Amino acid sequence: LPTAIPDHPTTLFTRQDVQSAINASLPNVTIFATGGTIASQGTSNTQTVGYSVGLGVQQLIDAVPEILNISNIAGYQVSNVGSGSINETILLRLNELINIELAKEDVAGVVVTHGTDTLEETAFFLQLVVNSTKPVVCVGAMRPATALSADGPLNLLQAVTLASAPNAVGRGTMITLNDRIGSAWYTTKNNANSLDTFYSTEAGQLGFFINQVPYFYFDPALPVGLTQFDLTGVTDLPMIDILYAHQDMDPGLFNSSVVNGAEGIVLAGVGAGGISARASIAAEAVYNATGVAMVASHRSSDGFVPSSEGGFAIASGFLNPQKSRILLQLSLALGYSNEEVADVFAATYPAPVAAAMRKRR
Ligand SMILES: NC(=O)C[C@H](N)C(=O)O
Repeated sequence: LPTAIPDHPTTLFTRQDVQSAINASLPNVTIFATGGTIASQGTSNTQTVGYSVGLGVQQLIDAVPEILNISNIAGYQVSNVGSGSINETILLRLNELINIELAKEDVAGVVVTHGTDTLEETAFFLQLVVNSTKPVVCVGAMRPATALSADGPLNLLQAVTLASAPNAVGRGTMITLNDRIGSAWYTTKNNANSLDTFYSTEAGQLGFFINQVPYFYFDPALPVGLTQFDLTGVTDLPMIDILYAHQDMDPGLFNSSVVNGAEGIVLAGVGAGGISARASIAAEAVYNATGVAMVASHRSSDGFVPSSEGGFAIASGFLNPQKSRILLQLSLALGYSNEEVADVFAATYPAPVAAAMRKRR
Protein backbone atom coordinates (compact mmCIF):
# COMPACT_ATOMS: atom_id res chain seq x y z
CA LEU A 1 0.00 0.00 0.00
CA PRO A 2 1.19 3.58 -0.57
CA THR A 3 2.53 5.10 2.62
CA ALA A 4 2.78 8.86 2.06
CA ILE A 5 0.37 9.45 4.96
CA PRO A 6 2.16 8.19 8.06
CA ASP A 7 0.81 5.98 10.82
CA HIS A 8 -2.45 5.00 9.32
CA PRO A 9 -3.07 1.28 9.02
CA THR A 10 -5.21 0.43 6.02
CA THR A 11 -6.18 -3.09 4.99
CA LEU A 12 -6.78 -4.09 1.39
CA PHE A 13 -9.15 -6.88 0.36
CA THR A 14 -8.34 -7.58 -3.27
CA ARG A 15 -10.94 -8.58 -5.85
CA GLN A 16 -9.54 -12.14 -5.61
CA ASP A 17 -10.07 -12.07 -1.82
CA VAL A 18 -13.64 -10.80 -2.09
CA GLN A 19 -15.14 -13.00 -4.82
CA SER A 20 -14.38 -16.58 -5.74
CA ALA A 21 -14.48 -15.84 -9.47
CA ILE A 22 -13.99 -12.49 -11.13
CA ASN A 23 -16.53 -11.80 -13.86
CA ALA A 24 -14.65 -10.01 -16.63
CA SER A 25 -17.90 -8.67 -18.13
CA LEU A 26 -18.74 -6.71 -14.96
CA PRO A 27 -17.29 -3.31 -13.97
CA ASN A 28 -14.81 -3.06 -11.10
CA VAL A 29 -15.77 -0.97 -8.08
CA THR A 30 -13.65 -0.37 -4.98
CA ILE A 31 -15.22 0.23 -1.58
CA PHE A 32 -13.43 2.38 1.02
CA ALA A 33 -14.91 1.61 4.44
CA THR A 34 -14.49 4.12 7.25
CA GLY A 35 -17.09 3.05 9.85
CA GLY A 36 -20.37 4.66 10.92
CA THR A 37 -23.81 3.22 11.52
CA ILE A 38 -23.70 1.28 8.26
CA ALA A 39 -20.95 -0.77 9.94
CA SER A 40 -22.64 -0.91 13.34
CA GLN A 41 -24.45 -3.50 15.39
CA GLY A 42 -26.97 -3.06 18.19
CA THR A 43 -27.79 -5.50 20.97
CA SER A 44 -31.28 -6.20 19.58
CA ASN A 45 -33.19 -5.68 16.35
CA THR A 46 -35.15 -2.82 17.88
CA GLN A 47 -32.13 -0.81 18.99
CA THR A 48 -31.61 2.19 16.70
CA VAL A 49 -29.56 4.46 18.97
CA GLY A 50 -26.57 3.71 21.20
CA TYR A 51 -25.16 0.85 19.06
CA SER A 52 -21.46 0.39 18.34
CA VAL A 53 -19.28 0.42 15.23
CA GLY A 54 -17.42 -2.75 14.38
CA LEU A 55 -18.34 -4.46 11.10
CA GLY A 56 -15.49 -4.65 8.62
CA VAL A 57 -15.64 -4.06 4.88
CA GLN A 58 -15.78 -7.81 4.15
CA GLN A 59 -18.83 -8.15 6.44
CA LEU A 60 -20.53 -5.22 4.68
CA ILE A 61 -19.99 -6.93 1.35
CA ASP A 62 -21.09 -10.33 2.71
CA ALA A 63 -24.37 -8.78 3.88
CA VAL A 64 -25.23 -7.75 0.31
CA PRO A 65 -24.11 -10.59 -1.99
CA GLU A 66 -26.21 -8.97 -4.75
CA ILE A 67 -23.45 -6.39 -5.29
CA LEU A 68 -21.28 -9.18 -6.70
CA ASN A 69 -23.88 -9.67 -9.45
CA ILE A 70 -23.32 -6.12 -10.68
CA SER A 71 -19.59 -5.58 -10.08
CA ASN A 72 -16.29 -7.07 -9.01
CA ILE A 73 -15.49 -5.60 -5.63
CA ALA A 74 -12.24 -4.78 -3.87
CA GLY A 75 -12.32 -3.19 -0.43
CA TYR A 76 -10.10 -1.00 1.70
CA GLN A 77 -10.65 -0.77 5.44
CA VAL A 78 -9.43 2.78 5.96
CA SER A 79 -10.81 3.19 9.49
CA ASN A 80 -13.69 1.87 11.56
CA VAL A 81 -14.96 4.85 13.54
CA GLY A 82 -18.07 6.92 14.10
CA SER A 83 -17.87 9.79 11.65
CA GLY A 84 -17.41 12.34 14.43
CA SER A 85 -13.91 10.83 14.71
CA ILE A 86 -12.97 11.11 11.03
CA ASN A 87 -9.84 13.25 10.99
CA GLU A 88 -7.30 14.79 8.64
CA THR A 89 -5.21 11.59 8.55
CA ILE A 90 -8.17 9.57 7.30
CA LEU A 91 -9.16 12.27 4.80
CA LEU A 92 -5.65 12.48 3.38
CA ARG A 93 -5.50 8.71 3.15
CA LEU A 94 -8.79 8.65 1.23
CA ASN A 95 -7.52 11.34 -1.12
CA GLU A 96 -4.34 9.39 -1.80
CA LEU A 97 -5.95 5.98 -2.29
CA ILE A 98 -8.99 7.13 -4.27
CA ASN A 99 -6.90 9.14 -6.72
CA ILE A 100 -4.67 6.08 -7.27
CA GLU A 101 -7.67 3.80 -7.66
CA LEU A 102 -9.55 5.97 -10.15
CA ALA A 103 -6.43 6.41 -12.27
CA LYS A 104 -6.60 2.65 -12.99
CA GLU A 105 -8.21 2.07 -16.35
CA ASP A 106 -10.14 -1.00 -15.16
CA VAL A 107 -11.83 0.73 -12.19
CA ALA A 108 -15.26 2.22 -12.95
CA GLY A 109 -15.79 4.12 -9.71
CA VAL A 110 -15.46 4.07 -5.93
CA VAL A 111 -17.79 3.92 -2.94
CA VAL A 112 -16.98 5.38 0.48
CA THR A 113 -18.98 3.90 3.37
CA HIS A 114 -19.14 6.44 6.17
CA GLY A 115 -21.03 7.56 9.24
CA THR A 116 -23.73 10.01 8.33
CA ASP A 117 -22.92 12.67 10.94
CA THR A 118 -19.97 14.13 9.02
CA LEU A 119 -20.48 12.35 5.70
CA GLU A 120 -21.13 15.64 3.92
CA GLU A 121 -17.72 16.96 5.03
CA THR A 122 -15.82 13.98 3.64
CA ALA A 123 -17.90 14.06 0.45
CA PHE A 124 -17.24 17.77 -0.02
CA PHE A 125 -13.51 17.22 0.65
CA LEU A 126 -13.41 14.45 -1.98
CA GLN A 127 -15.27 16.66 -4.45
CA LEU A 128 -12.43 19.17 -4.13
CA VAL A 129 -9.44 16.80 -4.22
CA VAL A 130 -10.32 13.84 -6.45
CA ASN A 131 -8.99 14.34 -9.93
CA SER A 132 -11.25 12.12 -12.03
CA THR A 133 -14.54 12.20 -13.89
CA LYS A 134 -15.38 8.73 -12.57
CA PRO A 135 -18.09 8.49 -9.89
CA VAL A 136 -17.18 8.85 -6.23
CA VAL A 137 -20.18 7.80 -4.16
CA CYS A 138 -20.45 8.40 -0.41
CA VAL A 139 -22.99 6.27 1.43
CA GLY A 140 -24.07 5.56 4.99
CA ALA A 141 -27.05 4.31 6.93
CA MET A 142 -29.29 5.67 9.65
CA ARG A 143 -30.05 2.28 11.21
CA PRO A 144 -27.46 -0.25 12.39
CA ALA A 145 -27.05 -3.49 10.45
CA THR A 146 -28.89 -5.43 13.18
CA ALA A 147 -32.05 -3.26 13.16
CA LEU A 148 -35.42 -4.23 11.72
CA SER A 149 -35.63 -2.49 8.33
CA ALA A 150 -31.90 -1.69 8.34
CA ASP A 151 -31.23 0.74 5.49
CA GLY A 152 -27.52 0.00 5.01
CA PRO A 153 -27.73 -3.03 2.69
CA LEU A 154 -29.95 -1.40 0.07
CA ASN A 155 -28.04 1.89 0.35
CA LEU A 156 -24.79 -0.02 -0.31
CA LEU A 157 -26.27 -1.88 -3.28
CA GLN A 158 -27.44 1.43 -4.74
CA ALA A 159 -24.07 3.08 -4.08
CA VAL A 160 -22.18 0.32 -5.90
CA THR A 161 -24.69 0.50 -8.76
CA LEU A 162 -24.16 4.25 -8.98
CA ALA A 163 -20.37 3.97 -8.86
CA SER A 164 -20.44 1.69 -11.89
CA ALA A 165 -23.18 3.52 -13.84
CA PRO A 166 -22.06 5.16 -17.10
CA ASN A 167 -24.63 7.95 -16.61
CA ALA A 168 -22.99 8.85 -13.27
CA VAL A 169 -19.73 9.91 -14.92
CA GLY A 170 -18.83 13.62 -14.82
CA ARG A 171 -21.08 14.53 -11.90
CA GLY A 172 -18.43 14.91 -9.21
CA THR A 173 -18.75 13.32 -5.79
CA MET A 174 -22.26 12.17 -4.89
CA ILE A 175 -24.07 11.25 -1.71
CA THR A 176 -26.69 8.53 -1.84
CA LEU A 177 -29.03 7.31 0.90
CA ASN A 178 -32.70 6.45 0.98
CA ASP A 179 -33.09 6.21 -2.83
CA ARG A 180 -31.89 9.78 -3.34
CA ILE A 181 -28.78 10.91 -5.26
CA GLY A 182 -27.37 14.31 -4.28
CA SER A 183 -24.35 16.43 -5.10
CA ALA A 184 -21.66 16.50 -2.41
CA TRP A 185 -21.57 20.26 -2.91
CA TYR A 186 -25.03 21.03 -1.54
CA THR A 187 -26.35 17.90 0.13
CA THR A 188 -26.50 18.11 3.90
CA LYS A 189 -27.75 16.03 6.83
CA ASN A 190 -31.00 17.67 7.86
CA ASN A 191 -32.24 15.44 10.67
CA ALA A 192 -30.19 13.75 13.39
CA ASN A 193 -32.31 10.60 13.46
CA SER A 194 -34.67 10.10 10.54
CA LEU A 195 -33.98 7.90 7.54
CA ASP A 196 -34.96 10.66 5.16
CA THR A 197 -32.23 13.06 6.23
CA PHE A 198 -29.91 13.74 3.27
CA TYR A 199 -31.04 16.26 0.70
CA SER A 200 -30.51 19.79 -0.54
CA THR A 201 -33.49 22.06 -0.08
CA GLU A 202 -32.45 24.79 -2.54
CA ALA A 203 -30.30 23.13 -5.18
CA GLY A 204 -32.41 19.98 -5.22
CA GLN A 205 -31.31 16.46 -6.00
CA LEU A 206 -29.37 15.03 -8.93
CA GLY A 207 -31.43 11.89 -9.27
CA PHE A 208 -33.33 8.97 -7.80
CA PHE A 209 -33.31 5.18 -7.78
CA ILE A 210 -36.21 3.26 -9.25
CA ASN A 211 -35.89 -0.49 -8.82
CA GLN A 212 -32.22 0.08 -7.95
CA VAL A 213 -31.55 1.82 -11.29
CA PRO A 214 -30.20 5.39 -11.00
CA TYR A 215 -32.14 8.03 -12.95
CA PHE A 216 -30.86 11.60 -13.27
CA TYR A 217 -32.96 14.72 -13.71
CA PHE A 218 -30.29 16.59 -15.70
CA ASP A 219 -27.26 15.94 -17.88
CA PRO A 220 -23.93 15.86 -16.01
CA ALA A 221 -22.86 19.18 -14.52
CA LEU A 222 -20.40 20.33 -11.88
CA PRO A 223 -21.07 22.95 -9.20
CA VAL A 224 -20.36 26.57 -10.07
CA GLY A 225 -16.98 27.75 -8.83
CA LEU A 226 -15.44 24.35 -8.16
CA THR A 227 -11.71 24.71 -7.37
CA GLN A 228 -9.69 21.52 -7.74
CA PHE A 229 -6.93 21.03 -5.14
CA ASP A 230 -3.89 18.83 -5.74
CA LEU A 231 -2.69 17.57 -2.33
CA THR A 232 0.43 15.81 -3.61
CA GLY A 233 3.05 16.15 -0.86
CA VAL A 234 0.57 17.51 1.72
CA THR A 235 0.87 15.44 4.90
CA ASP A 236 -1.25 17.48 7.27
CA LEU A 237 -4.09 19.97 7.14
CA PRO A 238 -4.33 23.24 9.10
CA MET A 239 -6.57 23.46 12.15
CA ILE A 240 -9.73 25.43 11.42
CA ASP A 241 -12.29 26.19 14.11
CA ILE A 242 -15.99 26.83 13.64
CA LEU A 243 -17.45 29.35 16.11
CA TYR A 244 -21.22 29.35 16.54
CA ALA A 245 -22.81 32.80 16.88
CA HIS A 246 -25.73 33.40 19.23
CA GLN A 247 -27.09 36.08 21.56
CA ASP A 248 -24.39 37.16 24.01
CA MET A 249 -21.66 35.24 22.17
CA ASP A 250 -18.36 35.31 24.08
CA PRO A 251 -16.15 37.77 22.13
CA GLY A 252 -13.05 36.10 23.62
CA LEU A 253 -13.61 32.93 21.57
CA PHE A 254 -11.80 34.35 18.53
CA ASN A 255 -8.65 35.02 20.52
CA SER A 256 -8.91 31.64 22.32
CA SER A 257 -9.13 29.84 19.01
CA VAL A 258 -6.02 31.47 17.63
CA VAL A 259 -4.11 30.97 20.89
CA ASN A 260 -5.06 27.27 20.68
CA GLY A 261 -3.52 27.04 17.22
CA ALA A 262 -6.35 27.73 14.79
CA GLU A 263 -5.00 28.89 11.43
CA GLY A 264 -8.44 29.83 10.20
CA ILE A 265 -11.86 30.50 11.71
CA VAL A 266 -15.31 29.94 10.26
CA LEU A 267 -18.20 31.77 11.84
CA ALA A 268 -21.59 30.04 11.89
CA GLY A 269 -23.21 33.46 11.90
CA VAL A 270 -26.72 34.54 12.78
CA GLY A 271 -28.77 35.32 9.69
CA ALA A 272 -26.56 35.98 6.69
CA GLY A 273 -23.23 35.69 8.53
CA GLY A 274 -24.02 38.05 11.41
CA ILE A 275 -22.50 38.45 14.83
CA SER A 276 -22.94 40.85 17.77
CA ALA A 277 -21.20 44.23 17.65
CA ARG A 278 -18.99 43.25 20.61
CA ALA A 279 -17.93 39.95 19.09
CA SER A 280 -17.32 41.61 15.72
CA ILE A 281 -14.94 44.15 17.28
CA ALA A 282 -13.07 41.30 19.02
CA ALA A 283 -12.91 39.24 15.80
CA GLU A 284 -11.57 42.19 13.83
CA ALA A 285 -8.94 42.90 16.47
CA VAL A 286 -7.75 39.28 16.28
CA TYR A 287 -7.74 39.46 12.49
CA ASN A 288 -5.73 42.71 12.47
CA ALA A 289 -3.22 41.33 14.98
CA THR A 290 -2.73 37.87 13.43
CA GLY A 291 -4.06 37.87 9.85
CA VAL A 292 -5.82 34.55 10.57
CA ALA A 293 -8.35 34.04 7.76
CA MET A 294 -11.97 34.33 8.84
CA VAL A 295 -14.95 33.11 6.83
CA ALA A 296 -18.51 34.17 7.66
CA SER A 297 -21.14 31.49 7.05
CA HIS A 298 -24.67 30.99 8.34
CA ARG A 299 -26.06 28.91 11.19
CA SER A 300 -29.40 28.64 9.37
CA SER A 301 -29.45 25.47 7.32
CA ASP A 302 -29.64 27.38 4.03
CA GLY A 303 -28.92 30.82 2.67
CA PHE A 304 -26.34 33.07 1.05
CA VAL A 305 -23.79 35.15 2.95
CA PRO A 306 -22.80 38.20 0.90
CA SER A 307 -19.44 39.91 1.28
CA SER A 308 -19.53 43.20 3.14
CA GLU A 309 -17.64 46.18 1.76
CA GLY A 310 -14.32 46.73 3.54
CA GLY A 311 -15.08 43.79 5.84
CA PHE A 312 -12.28 41.59 7.17
CA ALA A 313 -14.26 38.36 6.84
CA ILE A 314 -14.57 36.34 3.64
CA ALA A 315 -18.18 35.55 2.80
CA SER A 316 -19.04 31.85 2.52
CA GLY A 317 -21.67 32.44 -0.17
CA PHE A 318 -23.95 29.39 -0.25
CA LEU A 319 -21.63 27.11 1.71
CA ASN A 320 -22.64 26.03 5.20
CA PRO A 321 -20.06 26.28 8.04
CA GLN A 322 -18.81 22.69 7.85
CA LYS A 323 -18.28 22.90 4.08
CA SER A 324 -16.75 26.38 4.38
CA ARG A 325 -14.31 24.91 6.87
CA ILE A 326 -13.12 22.29 4.37
CA LEU A 327 -12.72 24.86 1.58
CA LEU A 328 -10.76 27.19 3.86
CA GLN A 329 -8.64 24.29 5.16
CA LEU A 330 -7.66 23.12 1.68
CA SER A 331 -6.88 26.67 0.53
CA LEU A 332 -4.62 27.26 3.54
CA ALA A 333 -3.02 23.79 3.20
CA LEU A 334 -1.81 24.89 -0.24
CA GLY A 335 -0.45 28.14 1.18
CA TYR A 336 -3.00 30.51 -0.36
CA SER A 337 -2.96 34.12 0.85
CA ASN A 338 -6.15 35.55 2.34
CA GLU A 339 -6.76 37.35 -1.00
CA GLU A 340 -6.48 34.03 -2.83
CA VAL A 341 -8.79 32.34 -0.32
CA ALA A 342 -11.31 35.13 -0.94
CA ASP A 343 -11.08 34.40 -4.68
CA VAL A 344 -11.69 30.67 -4.11
CA PHE A 345 -14.90 31.50 -2.20
CA ALA A 346 -15.91 34.26 -4.65
CA ALA A 347 -15.73 31.76 -7.51
CA THR A 348 -18.71 29.97 -5.92
CA TYR A 349 -20.92 33.09 -5.81
CA PRO A 350 -23.37 33.87 -8.61
CA ALA A 351 -21.38 35.62 -11.38
CA PRO A 352 -22.75 39.19 -10.91
CA VAL A 353 -22.03 39.07 -7.16
CA ALA A 354 -18.47 37.86 -7.77
CA ALA A 355 -17.88 40.58 -10.38
CA ALA A 356 -19.16 43.31 -8.05
CA MET A 357 -16.80 42.03 -5.35
CA ARG A 358 -13.77 42.11 -7.64
CA LYS A 359 -14.58 45.71 -8.58
CA ARG A 360 -14.61 46.77 -4.96
CA ARG A 361 -11.14 45.38 -4.24
N1 LIG B 1 -26.01 7.33 11.08
C1 LIG B 1 -24.72 7.41 11.42
O1 LIG B 1 -23.88 6.90 10.71
C2 LIG B 1 -24.39 8.16 12.65
C3 LIG B 1 -23.10 7.78 13.30
N2 LIG B 1 -23.04 8.34 14.62
C4 LIG B 1 -21.87 8.27 12.53
O2 LIG B 1 -21.89 9.31 11.93
O3 LIG B 1 -20.89 7.59 12.54
